[in-house]
Amino acid sequence: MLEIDIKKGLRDFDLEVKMMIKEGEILMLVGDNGCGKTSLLNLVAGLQDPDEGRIALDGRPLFDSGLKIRVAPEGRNIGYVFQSYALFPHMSVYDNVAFGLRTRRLSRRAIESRVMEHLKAAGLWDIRKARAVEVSGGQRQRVALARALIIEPDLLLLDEPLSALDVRKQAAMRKELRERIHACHVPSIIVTHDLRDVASIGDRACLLERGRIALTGGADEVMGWGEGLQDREGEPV
Ligand SMILES: Nc1ncnc2c1ncn2[C@@H]1O[C@H](COP(=O)(O)OP(=O)(O)OP(=O)(O)O)[C@@H](O)[C@H]1O
Repeated sequence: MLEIDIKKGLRDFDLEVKMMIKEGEILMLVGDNGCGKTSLLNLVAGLQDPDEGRIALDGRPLFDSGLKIRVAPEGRNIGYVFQSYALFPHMSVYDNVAFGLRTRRLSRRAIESRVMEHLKAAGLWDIRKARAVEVSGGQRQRVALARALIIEPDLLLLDEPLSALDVRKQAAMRKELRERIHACHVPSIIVTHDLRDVASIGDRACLLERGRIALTGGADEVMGWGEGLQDREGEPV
């Protein structure tokens, strides 16, 4: 269970969020450009700190301003798929996926066997020697997901994981993404701008507006949220 109860001053408004995400639950986070979605993921990951509040995973505080606890990002065991994936472009697919394990105390053999298992599960084995910069958008997305999953994370954060894919690939990946994330059985937050992602991947959804949760409900209820889901340019989030 992930518990978030934090406040963070951003440039134009305060991010003030209180939410809980159960083990195995996929929460879809939607909202206008600049409403604070990526900032929230970064706070949970420990890449930024809240001004005050508490973030706890399975009862263990990752951040607690009252108790002055702050677990460093490396100590949080979080799988994070960054917006645009942030792969190491000149490293091979294999080395990108292995990266998260190399900082852990595992034998070379254990690393090799775990990387092989994840590359095969993600359909990346045949392109393991290609550099990340040389592979397609869909393959990059799989590399990013494999890199996040290989550490056996306690929590998953995915920032617009399908946005770099063309529409046909997105449709194919939604089901796979949901299945692979559910198999981890950890709390997950997925940021998206696409309502089709919400209904087909998520269990629950939250609409963030200028740093606050404006609506929350089942992923299948989002289409009924109507007006709240139009951004200032009139594009659906
Ligand atoms: N470290 C920071 N300190 C202060 N303000 C910040 C910081 N990081 C981001 N912001 C501001 O917070 C606001 C929210 O940005 P954020 O990237 O979290 O939004 P977003 O909802 O992810 O947007 P998008 O959908 O465009 O990716 C922006 O106005 C941004 O300028």
